[in-house]
Amino acid sequence: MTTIDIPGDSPFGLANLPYGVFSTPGTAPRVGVRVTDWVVDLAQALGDEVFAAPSLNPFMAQGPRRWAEVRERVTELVSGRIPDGAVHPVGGVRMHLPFEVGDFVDFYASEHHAANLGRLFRPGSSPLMPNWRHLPVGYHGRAGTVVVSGTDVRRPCGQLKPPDADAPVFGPSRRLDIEAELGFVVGAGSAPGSPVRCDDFAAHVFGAVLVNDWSARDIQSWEYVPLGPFLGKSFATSVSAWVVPLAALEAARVKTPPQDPEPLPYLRENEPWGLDVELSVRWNGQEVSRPPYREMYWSPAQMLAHMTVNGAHVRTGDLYASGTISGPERDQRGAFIELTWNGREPLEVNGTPRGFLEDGDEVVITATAPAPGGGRIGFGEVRGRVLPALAGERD
Ligand SMILES: O=C(O)/C=C/C(=O)CC(=O)CC(=O)O
Ligand SMILES: [Ca+2]
Ligand SMILES: [Mg+2]
Repeated sequence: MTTIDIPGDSPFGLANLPYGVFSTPGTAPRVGVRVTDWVVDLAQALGDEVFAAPSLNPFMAQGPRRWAEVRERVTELVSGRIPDGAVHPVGGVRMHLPFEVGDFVDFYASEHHAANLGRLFRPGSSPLMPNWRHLPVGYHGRAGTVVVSGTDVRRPCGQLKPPDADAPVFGPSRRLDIEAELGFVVGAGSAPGSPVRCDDFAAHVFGAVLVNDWSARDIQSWEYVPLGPFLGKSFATSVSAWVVPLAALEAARVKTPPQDPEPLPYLRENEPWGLDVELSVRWNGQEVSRPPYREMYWSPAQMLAHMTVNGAHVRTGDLYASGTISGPERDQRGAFIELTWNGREPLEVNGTPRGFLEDGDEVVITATAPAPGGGRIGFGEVRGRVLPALAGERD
């Protein structure tokens, strides 16, 4: 039997207990919970087959009562004596995509980001579209290209049209960017045809992950009219390996900034679901931004209500992301296109002026949130390195 020493100020202490899918050399992926710098094998420690699955989906499908029950059992388990062999150092395991991604939706819920992108993509027109304060704007992304933190991302190729050129050319993106976001993972699905109310958010959403929605701005700016993002964003979306349960975010709940005009009734929430999560973006090791989630105009409960208001149901494993998180300050912007104003105002990264991502660059996004009774919980990280475009496609 083993005991884990859990300091009160650990970002992975009893207030957090995030779930992930891990394997050790020669064994199959299974569900674990992270406690300080250890991973506890839940299939082995709790003797429950649902945790022997290579994804969180079977457990998430069991619903909120069961999530609460397991959280209590896990709290008892990791506070006491744990069977040897069920405890692995976090540095000695391989992490896998924690859930099988159903549908993937990406929102656009930061007013500061939406206004900045409006200025950059549509100079001369109003920064926000007329619908923006009335509904959480979003689009359906590509679930199959969601990858776990640590997966390399290949520079995409596609049609690029410089603003002054008459016709597009084909080649590797020269404006490869990141988007720092939070993602919400649906655990319990909803019934076809019946919208989810804002106040039922916690009955459906299991937890949150960090998201890097890699974006090729030159592909995007040429292709997006009028149907929205397509190949400029579908090549890869990275998520963190640990899913922070919604129950661990209780102390992070805040009201969203004031919403004016007042949203339609189906978008009104009685319980606040804004979240005081602080992100950090590192580019080749240097922190370049600290995006504040509490500045997001629309809450994740409003996003879920909007996404289902037409009767479209959600299913276990569906992922919806907040959209890029940008605050009002320059060093709070969650994408390089904003931080460098489309490359025109380069950032000093380790002494070199940089606009967009170069081959070999690595981006790491981390985040913390307040824990009940003080201290902070951690989200772990979402990390990715840029690989060069495929040789045959290079110009
Ligand atoms: O304003 C546009 O045309 C495009 C905006 C984006 O690229 C943002 C997007 O994908 C959603 C988000 O992450 O906020
Ligand atoms: Ca995005
Ligand atoms: Mg993407």
